[in-house]
Amino acid sequence: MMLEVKTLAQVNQIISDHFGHLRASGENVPLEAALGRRLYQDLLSKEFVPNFNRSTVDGFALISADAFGSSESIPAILTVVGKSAMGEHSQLTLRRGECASVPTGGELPAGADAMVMLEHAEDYGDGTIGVIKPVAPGANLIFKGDDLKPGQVIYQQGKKIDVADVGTLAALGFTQVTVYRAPVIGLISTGDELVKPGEPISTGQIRDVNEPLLQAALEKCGAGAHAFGICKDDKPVIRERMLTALKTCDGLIVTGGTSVGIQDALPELVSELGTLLVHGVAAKPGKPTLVGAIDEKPVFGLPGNPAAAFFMFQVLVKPLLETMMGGSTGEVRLVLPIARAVPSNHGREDLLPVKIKAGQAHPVIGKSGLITTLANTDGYIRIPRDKEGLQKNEHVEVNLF
Ligand SMILES: Nc1nc2c(c(=O)[nH]1)N[C@H]1C(S)=C(S)[C@@H](COP(=O)(O)OP(=O)(O)OC[C@H]3O[C@@H](n4cnc5c(N)ncnc54)[C@H](O)[C@@H]3O)O[C@H]1N2
Ligand code: MOO
Repeated sequence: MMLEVKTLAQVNQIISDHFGHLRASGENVPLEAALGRRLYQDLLSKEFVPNFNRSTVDGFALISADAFGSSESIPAILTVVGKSAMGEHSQLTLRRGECASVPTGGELPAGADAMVMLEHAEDYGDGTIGVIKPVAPGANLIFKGDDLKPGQVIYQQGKKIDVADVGTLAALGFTQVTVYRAPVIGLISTGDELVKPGEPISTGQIRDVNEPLLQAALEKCGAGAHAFGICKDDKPVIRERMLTALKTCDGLIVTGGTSVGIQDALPELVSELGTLLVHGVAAKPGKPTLVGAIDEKPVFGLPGNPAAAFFMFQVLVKPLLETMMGGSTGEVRLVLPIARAVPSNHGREDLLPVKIKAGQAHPVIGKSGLITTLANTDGYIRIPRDKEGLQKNEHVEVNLF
């Protein structure tokens, strides 16, 4: 069987055409568990913020018209009729010629429309003060609802909750929020040579890297992982395991067995159980990757090589998961000069891990089977298939892992 190779852009399009409509359902989570989750719906303010007219300075509340034209030589004399205490609702109502002492954060009494700072008032010690500088209406205060009014959109649907947002939501009285449920992706590692990490290993065997690697990658992008363990290269066994996983999971990633060798049962299995949409991508690493649909759920067959599986996860699986969770790809890109020339002229898009050091992207070149290639890297660059490599100091976009 020959691979019918498609470009990464074509594969992304096929994935989007088939699965782009899938959305996870919503669930309520306590604010403490909301970090990194995406909002299921627009979040609206329930109240006025602030919920009272609040002073931003220590000083006196007054009616600004009373201090019009005041100066050091002709202060405006006002009678102090009371004070506002922090955290208490002011019962005062000012009339012309009156003022009240208000601390920073205290409530402005009714009737007042501005604050004059302590520095611009002289206390005569007889219950009156002299204002030595005029104030504009609204000076030194935040009006009720200046920040937010009830019904106003605070965050839009799909917004990813970051650290500062948790603070904002706490300030607004939210103790729980509705977020997209994390789609759960099943993981199956196939290969007769695989051993669970922690178990004794003989010559010819290798530890299963892909399960923990992809589990971490799924968690990092906010999705859930359900590991179904290692499967021998045995078609009926893999078939059973896939069907079991698809009963409870929203999608499936199977690694290994994607190539065209006698052991590589996955393409046939996907065709039998559903539809094989893609088998072969013009990317290095990642060539034998496959994408299929079983019961309308996305199924990815990623190459056994951990680095290839990881890169294909980044460029194909992650964008779909982001869409399912109501967002767009949150990939953070940095534009940096490349530290040395990189050859690339094999007709496949190159995905190259890089280490960022001293403002430069240092390419880390290794065979796709070597997981240590990825150790200590910060992200990856993409070299288009029609580009003949990169010249030293050429600017590249680094996608952070
Ligand atoms: N005749 C051809 N042979 C190969 C082609 C091809 O186009 N024609 N493509 C090569 C490329 S590129 C890759 S990538 C591999 C992918 O093969 P499979 O997806 O079938 O993967 P395996 O053969 O099962 O494994 C490849 C390699 O990775 C190791 N591996 C597998 N699973 C794991 C795991 N869970 N943890 C750690 N390492 C794993 C496995 O031992 C092999 O060394 O096919 C080429 N061949
Ligand atoms: O493309 Mo394979 O994925 O070279 O390792």
